Amino acid sequence: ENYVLATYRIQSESYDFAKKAQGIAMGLTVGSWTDLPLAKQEMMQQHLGQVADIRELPAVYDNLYAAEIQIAYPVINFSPDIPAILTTVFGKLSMDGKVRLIDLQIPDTFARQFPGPKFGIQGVREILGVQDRPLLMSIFKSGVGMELKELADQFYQQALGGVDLIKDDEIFFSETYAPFAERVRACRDKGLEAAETTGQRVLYAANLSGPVTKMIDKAKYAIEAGANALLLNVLPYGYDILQRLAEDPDIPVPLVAHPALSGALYGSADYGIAAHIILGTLMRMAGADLVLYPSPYGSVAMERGETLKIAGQLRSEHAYFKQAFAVPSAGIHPGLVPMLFEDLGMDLIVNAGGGVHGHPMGPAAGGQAFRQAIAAVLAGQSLERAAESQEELRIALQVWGKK
Ligand SMILES: CCCC(=O)/C(O)=C/OP(=O)(O)O
Ligand SMILES: [Mg+2]
Repeated sequence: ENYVLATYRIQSESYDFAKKAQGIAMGLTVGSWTDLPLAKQEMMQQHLGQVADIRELPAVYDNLYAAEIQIAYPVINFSPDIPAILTTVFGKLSMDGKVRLIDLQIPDTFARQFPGPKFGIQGVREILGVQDRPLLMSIFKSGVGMELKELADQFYQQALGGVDLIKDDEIFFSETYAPFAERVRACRDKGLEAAETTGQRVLYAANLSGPVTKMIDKAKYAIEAGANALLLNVLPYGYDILQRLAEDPDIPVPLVAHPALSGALYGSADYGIAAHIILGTLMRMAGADLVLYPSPYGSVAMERGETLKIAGQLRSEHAYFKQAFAVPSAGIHPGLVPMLFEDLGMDLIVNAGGGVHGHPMGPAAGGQAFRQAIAAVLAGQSLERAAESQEELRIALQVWGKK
């Protein structure tokens, strides 16, 4: 209970993994041990890393050996923030050859110092008043360089399609044509206007950009302008600002975490950090309410088993943390809804940009096609059968097919 457990897969020309493990346990905690005076050793014992387990693996090839090594790091070595954890368990070690962090277990006694999702699945559902179906989110497309009026019109068209949330694209930074607060205000108004037709609330996750030192104030300023959700590129800005936004009682809106840059960390089998840690464990702990990640079926596909581990980390029962929404994304179209639902069930958020805006009848029809697909799956009806009487879905299946 008093240790963070980190498991690494290490490949080395040296067969002596016991020595390697001991070196990590000591080197990333108290540094050296034998030359400490006895009195000092007794005091330092509580800070000393321990080798928890070593499991040798089949050699990768002649004289390249492999093993899984688990190290226990005393939580008293950390301040209650993710930079401290990452720097300790995979700071210097990340530069030490073929080492990959494949699992990270945070004890509840330490986890309780982190915010976790402020709203979580149930809280977001309560804001939207939607309990009986998966949610639908759409993404602004080609918003960069767009004038404010054009953006507001695109928001309105997406909202008319029956989406529950609309997010900025993660690459939307330029505030030249559509300054943050003005964009938030204009989209809020369009959301209310669309609600007169759809009868639905819609959340707008505007992209919260830097500088990091001003993001808390910028978030509060956006909320005064009517922001009811925020999008954050967590890895470029850092888990710590996500945690501070989630902890701040004056930022009472759901936080949507984008996975931008995460592929640089999880992409290699021999290096980096497993995706379920980056996009699951740490995102939930730091306070994301929704976490986007590459779906197994889309355009930047991730191995299905890993996507299910991400969802597992986000939604598992936890002593302190609410569940966060798992949002498989990229290349999502209505034909994928049955498989996404099979993977994630009711607490799925279907999230699409091109799959909405690329609909031949326009983005509103794109949203309707997704709603029709979701309704069909909930009714146990095939998409083809549902498409017989629903034009928007029929055309969507013609364009993108069904996997
Ligand atoms: C995994 C992130 C997905 C994303 O940022 C995005 O913009 C997806 O757009 P579409 O692939 O749905 O057009
Ligand atoms: Mg995007």
